[in-house]
Amino acid sequence: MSLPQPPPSLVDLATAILQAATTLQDHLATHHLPQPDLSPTSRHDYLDILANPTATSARAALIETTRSLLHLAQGPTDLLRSIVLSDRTAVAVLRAIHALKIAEAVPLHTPISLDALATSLGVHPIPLSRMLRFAYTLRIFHEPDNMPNYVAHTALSAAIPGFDPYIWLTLSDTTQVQLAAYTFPLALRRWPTSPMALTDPRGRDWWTILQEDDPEGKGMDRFSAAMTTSLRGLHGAGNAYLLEGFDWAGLGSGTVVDVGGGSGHNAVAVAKAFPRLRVVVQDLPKNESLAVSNFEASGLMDEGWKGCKPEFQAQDFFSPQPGELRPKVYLLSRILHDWSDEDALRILTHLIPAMKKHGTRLLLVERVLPDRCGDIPLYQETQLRALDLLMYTTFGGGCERSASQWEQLLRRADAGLGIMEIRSRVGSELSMLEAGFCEEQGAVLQRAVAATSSEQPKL
Ligand SMILES: C[S@@+](CC[C@H](N)C(=O)[O-])C[C@H]1O[C@@H](n2cnc3c(N)ncnc32)[C@H](O)[C@@H]1O
Repeated sequence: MSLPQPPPSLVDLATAILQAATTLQDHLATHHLPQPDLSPTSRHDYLDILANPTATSARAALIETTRSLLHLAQGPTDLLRSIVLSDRTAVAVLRAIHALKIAEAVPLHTPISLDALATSLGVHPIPLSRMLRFAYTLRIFHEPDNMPNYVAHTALSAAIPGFDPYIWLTLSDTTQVQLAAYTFPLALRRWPTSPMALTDPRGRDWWTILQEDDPEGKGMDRFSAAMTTSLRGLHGAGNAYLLEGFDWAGLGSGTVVDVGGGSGHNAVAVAKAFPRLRVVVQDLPKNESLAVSNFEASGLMDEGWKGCKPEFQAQDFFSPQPGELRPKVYLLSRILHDWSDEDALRILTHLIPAMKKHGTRLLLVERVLPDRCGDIPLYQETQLRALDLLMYTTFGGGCERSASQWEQLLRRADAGLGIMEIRSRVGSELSMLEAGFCEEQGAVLQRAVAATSSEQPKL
């Protein structure tokens, strides 16, 4: 019988940190990849190690163990103080830096005086200086040596403009995401699925608020840009995770319907890589111009393009699907997580007739929550759970789901519908869930799901 292990000590954790840091640093050196530093031209991400499981795991261990060490070194009281004081202030200051476009106003390579910066922004220099002094403690900008009252970029501040659309989505007034998060206590008492009405006196859903409240009427375009930014941060430019995660070539010249395809970035990637496929983006009419301009910008509408041209079809996914499409695949990328189980079932209901008739596969690009605590590093789970709560507070009751919850949702949509495979790339937050009406393969996956799940499903 094995004895319970004592919890890791400070030195155990520091030793593990050293090991993980050495593995990661050696990998970067061996592959002639840049080492991280705090300068504005330093790496902004680790996308260049995604393909290497050893380096990716070492980085995950480094982050996880460092968090554990910090936890022990700070102790509960200091940690709570950080959360309510400095972490909260950090969000407020980042929001102000974003709203005032401070990162764009500071030259990338040359320090700027505080006075010149304040003048260019049209703000008062003294509170600006106080706010930046707080930001410096987070390594967002810094005061260069021997240059008092000058501001210069760091790696973190230099990364802000590239991340702008996602900061807008999560922190701006228009989107109400921040506001919604503060409704938790009341929401938990009153709303099992959707507290959105708490923040909006007119009871509008988030998509309506997004479009109606944007001062320039470009909420949807901004949202689509935020989606692209968040994906790029996870996977880099291009949609390799999507192209490699499914046998698109096996569909021959069939039709792929990208349900809620938004700006069409997934459709463009698939159509370019597999020119024989007919790719149809379905979304609300307000997305048409954005999707079509992306089709045009990608060159797929040019005379010289010999493959199929992608198409846009205005289609509400809560309405029956047009019968003439006869799709081989319904692609739903980051759609169902926006919706409660009941709404997700309504969406699925409209796909099932064609799936039964034409053997259409359902391809979900979604996050898969761990069924058990500890299945993935806690820092990764923190991100996923934050998104899950964002779905609850913002998207009218949406939620991230675990593998067993996905399986149950599909079974509720139709007893014969099941997940056939879940493919995840190392280091990726998103998985590809392939589903269909194939009993035999469905049974295979049910076993796989059962093997990783001990949690009671919520349905
Ligand atoms: C989270 S985005 C995902 C976009 C895209 N599939 C992706 O992965 O980037 C959700 C999409 O659902 C669309 N949508 C929302 N309600 C819809 C409805 N009732 N019918 C069709 N599309 C809808 C939105 O316009 C948006 O493009």
